Amino acid sequence: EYSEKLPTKHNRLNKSQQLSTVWVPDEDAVWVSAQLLRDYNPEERLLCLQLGNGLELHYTVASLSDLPPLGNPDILEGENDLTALSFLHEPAVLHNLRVRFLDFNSIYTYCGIVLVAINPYDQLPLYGEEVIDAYSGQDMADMEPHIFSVAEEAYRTMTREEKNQSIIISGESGSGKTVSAKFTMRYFAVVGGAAQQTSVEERVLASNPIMEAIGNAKTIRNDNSSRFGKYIEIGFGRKGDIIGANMRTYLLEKSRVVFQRLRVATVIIQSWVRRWLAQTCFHRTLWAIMTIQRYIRGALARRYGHSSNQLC
Ligand SMILES: Nc1ncnc2c1ncn2[C@@H]1O[C@H](COP(=O)(O)OP(=O)(O)OP(=O)(O)O)[C@@H](O)[C@H]1O
Repeated sequence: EYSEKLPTKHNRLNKSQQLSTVWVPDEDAVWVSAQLLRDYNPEERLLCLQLGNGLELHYTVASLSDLPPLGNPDILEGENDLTALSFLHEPAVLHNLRVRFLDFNSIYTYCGIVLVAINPYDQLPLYGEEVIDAYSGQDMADMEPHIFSVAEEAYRTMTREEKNQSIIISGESGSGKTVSAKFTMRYFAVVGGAAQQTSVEERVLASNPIMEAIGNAKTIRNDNSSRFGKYIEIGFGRKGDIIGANMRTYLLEKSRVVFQRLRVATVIIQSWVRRWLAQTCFHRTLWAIMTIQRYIRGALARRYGHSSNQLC
């Protein structure tokens, strides 16, 4: 539906009439492209547009902020780096990612040094050893966007400058963060390893299923959703081989905790018991002994008919 609404290469206007394209909000498609039928005149404040389906749209522009975002030239369609676009705004970003995903079968796009990834929910032939070999030693700018190019950049900078590097993977639940982190670790294991993976590298990769068995759960958004954020530190030796790794948990968001109330209640009770035992143990014991004494006295008095004081 959306494709039909997109203007087919200036089919409605002849070459001499070609003007800029703009993006207008649409209830179904979020944004649709439209062509300016004539230049916008700030004095008239009237915008005349033609949508891809031939419909003409004329509306009065109340203020400059009402003007729709401008479309990018066709030549920039499907650019592999969003920063190369002439106009960078929401519709431009969404359109470019869409074109790359549908027309170029590419799930990755750069935005400067940031890599934008779209979850394909499909097994793509993008992560084999031959792809790792192709990215190994290459400059990020010379290669098509890929999670391996980010990993390679970090690896090369670390080995060249001998400085720690960080890769931050963020996104909404189910967007593919855990999978991206695993591909990154696999990349390091292959480029940093010898001909075959050493046991340390194997163990680092093998820790993933164990961590997921403990820390993941099924949610409505993701069958294998991480219940906490992970800070994974990978140690490299002088030769660039993996020598160890450790993982710290963080970001225990409220939304990711399943039994929050139960947990809070347990923690409160535990702290009460601990306080009771640690701080007031002596007084409580004394109080318990005196109470027991009082009961015994009462029982004896009832049995033998003496006052409790006499018995005492
Ligand atoms: N690059 C990819 N190729 C193929 N499938 C993918 C890819 N990335 C993600 N997926 C699929 O999407 C699912 C969800 O991905 P993942 O668990 O990495 O999401 P997440 O961002 O870590 O989510 P959460 O924040 O809930 O833990 C995966 O189980 C996998 O099936």
